[in-house]
Amino acid sequence: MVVKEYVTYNQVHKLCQEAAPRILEDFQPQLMIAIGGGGYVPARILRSFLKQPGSPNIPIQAIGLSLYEQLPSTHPSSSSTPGEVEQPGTKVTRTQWLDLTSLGEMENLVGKRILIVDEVDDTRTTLEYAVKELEKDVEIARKKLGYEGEPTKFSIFVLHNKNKEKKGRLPEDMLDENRYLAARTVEDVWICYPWEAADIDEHDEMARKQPTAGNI
Ligand SMILES: O=P(O)(O)OC[C@H]1O[C@H](OP(=O)(O)OP(=O)(O)O)[C@H](O)[C@@H]1O
Repeated sequence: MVVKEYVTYNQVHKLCQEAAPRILEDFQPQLMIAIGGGGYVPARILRSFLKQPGSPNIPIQAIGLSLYEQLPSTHPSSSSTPGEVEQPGTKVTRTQWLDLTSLGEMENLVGKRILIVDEVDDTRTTLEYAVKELEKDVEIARKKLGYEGEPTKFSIFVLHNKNKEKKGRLPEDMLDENRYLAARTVEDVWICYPWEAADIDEHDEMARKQPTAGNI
């Protein structure tokens, strides 16, 4: 049986708050790239905690990557119901990407410290894809611009990292330089995030009742 852990909005907020000082100190991000949909809410919360007096907000760019797509059902009894555990997909689909044709937009990435934000690092397939593809595109932009200054540095923030064998790999230098931060490392449980809830009161109630009380 799959163990479900319910996480509340309050908890997501606190995980971002708790991680912010370390992100500021270690990564000093100039830009965030949120991996949608799960990375959007954490990125927005984090932005407020990363805001420094006298400096503007850190911009958030969005990319959409999807791994756990539910195939359209052919059988009525197997149709998707809210809260149903989805089956992991095997391939990453881009649903949204940076505008590579806009040199201005790409110029904003070249030579910057960029924080990639997602809610969960499960098999790591999505993060591997995101880092590889972003590095590739930034390198193309760097060449186009003839930029030879500071290298672009990607770091990662996730709310939860699942302690399991990973299918995806992150660059060695990223791990060596500790440019990866998970607010929590958890067992291989199914995490129910509040934005997926059909009934948020019921969701919060489930979180309250579980032994971890939404504190994973
Ligand atoms: O580590 P992995 O095994 O790659 O899984 C993690 C990814 O899976 C989920 O995305 P999903 O495809 O469900 O899309 P969503 O964020 O829009 O729900 C989640 O938001 C991560 O991006």
